[in-house]
Amino acid sequence: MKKIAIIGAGNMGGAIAASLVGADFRVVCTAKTKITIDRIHKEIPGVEITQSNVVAVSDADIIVLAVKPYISAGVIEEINPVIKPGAIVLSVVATLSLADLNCLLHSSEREMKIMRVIPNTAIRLGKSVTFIAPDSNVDADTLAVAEGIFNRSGKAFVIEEKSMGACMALASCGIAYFLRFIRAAAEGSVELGLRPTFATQIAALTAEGAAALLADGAHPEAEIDKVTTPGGITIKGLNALEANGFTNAVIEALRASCVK
Ligand SMILES: NC(=O)C1=CN([C@@H]2O[C@H](COP(=O)(O)OP(=O)(O)OC[C@H]3O[C@@H](n4cnc5c(N)ncnc54)[C@H](O)[C@@H]3O)[C@@H](O)[C@H]2O)C=CC1
Ligand SMILES: O=C(O)[C@@H]1CCC=N1
Repeated sequence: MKKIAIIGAGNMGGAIAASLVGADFRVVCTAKTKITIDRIHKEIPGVEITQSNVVAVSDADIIVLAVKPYISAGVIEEINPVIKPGAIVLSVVATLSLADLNCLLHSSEREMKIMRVIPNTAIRLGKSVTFIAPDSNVDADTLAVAEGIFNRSGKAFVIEEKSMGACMALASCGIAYFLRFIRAAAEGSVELGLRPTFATQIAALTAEGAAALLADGAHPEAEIDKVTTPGGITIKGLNALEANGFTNAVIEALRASCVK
């Protein structure tokens, strides 16, 4: 059975570990505090735990690096000597490029299969959109292993690294944008007299319905036309949104979040 070491079993790493319950892997998780370690052990059946990154990575076939960006270089330095030749390294760290990873891992000295993997927080519910950008030496079978892992917690897309900034803005940061829209819609509804919890629930269900209308590949504007009665009330709201810069604000948000 292949051993997968999850270094930093927090929000992302913990969700990845949970998605692997029942899969054909031996899963070993690390975290900084004993409290997190004990919680993982309690909440995720079958997962092994240790506070030692070195112990977790020794003999691991797959290493998932899921610590915060500002400690990632130090953690890589710590685990690098025990990464076995040929291991698959999946980095969830948003800020590290493949070039950074190759440099930090000294990959020229030992064969390694490195991929950047960027999920979003819906991974906790098995509804992540996850992007995988493989390094140039990653073969189809190895890529399929990564796809298999991340298709367990949502939908995985293989992309070129040059698209990662845009994809991460759209789907990882995008979770926050969509939630902010839902909150804004709820606030408007509260002003119109609805209760906050009811308004939030209805806004979320409406967002779900809108997304479902696009499932067959429909164009958003075609579905918008079906709602928008000539001389009716929807067009008044849409025009008010645009008068206040809605489309432009969303485009600017994506530009701001996109790491080049
Ligand atoms: N939050 C998001 O939407 C996304 C986050 N990411 C990336 O995921 C990574 C992890 O983020 P989160 O899961 O949100 O952070 P988190 O803080 O929830 O998890 C990090 C974990 O690392 C552990 N840790 C701290 N120091 C450690 C050490 N020296 N050795 C081993 N473990 C250690 C902590 O105990 C914690 O459990 C980050 O690099 C971030 O860039 C990527 C895509 C989206
Ligand atoms: O805000 C961030 O930097 C991370 C990366 C993508 C989502 N959260």
